[in-house]
Amino acid sequence: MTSAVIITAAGRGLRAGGKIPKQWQHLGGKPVLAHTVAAFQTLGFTQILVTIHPDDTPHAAYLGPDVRLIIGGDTRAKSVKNALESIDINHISQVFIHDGARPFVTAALIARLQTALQTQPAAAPALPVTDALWRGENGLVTGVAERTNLFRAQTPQAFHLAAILAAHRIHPGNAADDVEVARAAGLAVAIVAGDEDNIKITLPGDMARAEQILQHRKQA
Ligand SMILES: Nc1ccn([C@@H]2O[C@H](COP(=O)(O)OP(=O)(O)OP(=O)(O)O)[C@@H](O)[C@H]2O)c(=O)n1
Ligand SMILES: C[C@](O)(CO)[C@H](O)COP(=O)(O)O
Repeated sequence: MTSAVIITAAGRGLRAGGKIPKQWQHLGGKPVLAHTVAAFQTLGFTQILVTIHPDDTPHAAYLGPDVRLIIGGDTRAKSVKNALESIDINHISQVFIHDGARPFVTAALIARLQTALQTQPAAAPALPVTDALWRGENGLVTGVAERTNLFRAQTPQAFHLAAILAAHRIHPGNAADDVEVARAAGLAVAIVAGDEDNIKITLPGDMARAEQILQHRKQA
């Protein structure tokens, strides 16, 4: 079975801030996105598509010649759809869709997803919510929320290519992720165990956390 990976990197990283979007900021001497791409190359992926913003093409040299650059859209869902439409469905049967801003994907996580895809059309990693959940307003706790059956979603999210392509083609618009698109089309999505280190750089402090994870991995 041949797999492709779509790495989404066309966002502007507004919450993380900085002079350039977070995926191009340096982590351990090279851009975050270069780590993400290298991780999939190390795992044996040869069909790698990266969605980028038109303003970011000068940065793309960091990614090397073996990735296909796809111009993204103004939402994550549009970026993913642009990439899906460019995959040759006659040669690829599975697709992994991953945030460029998550540089620490592991072989074990990919293996869990591949196992789940043997019996389901879609699979995605998540971590159960273990902390108590509160509602709050104006700095005060105003209530509690039930944590049972709640999960923190991660990527890569993995799909049978024909199924997720069809789901994107009929989806009305914005979606937080591809699991939302898949479920809107009626696809069953298996949950596999996520990884605490598989963080998404989202807020300014996340880059420091990523540097710590990188150092820890180098020492392991
Ligand atoms: N139009 C978009 C928006 C997002 N992404 C990518 O999807 C991933 C997850 O999105 P998020 O963390 O929300 O990134 P941004 O949209 O860049 O962040 P922000 O909302 O803070 O601006 C990122 O790697 C981002 O580059 C994309 O390819 N195309
Ligand atoms: C795709 C995603 O990373 C799954 O956790 C997430 O939905 C990205 O968007 P967010 O706006 O940071 O939730």
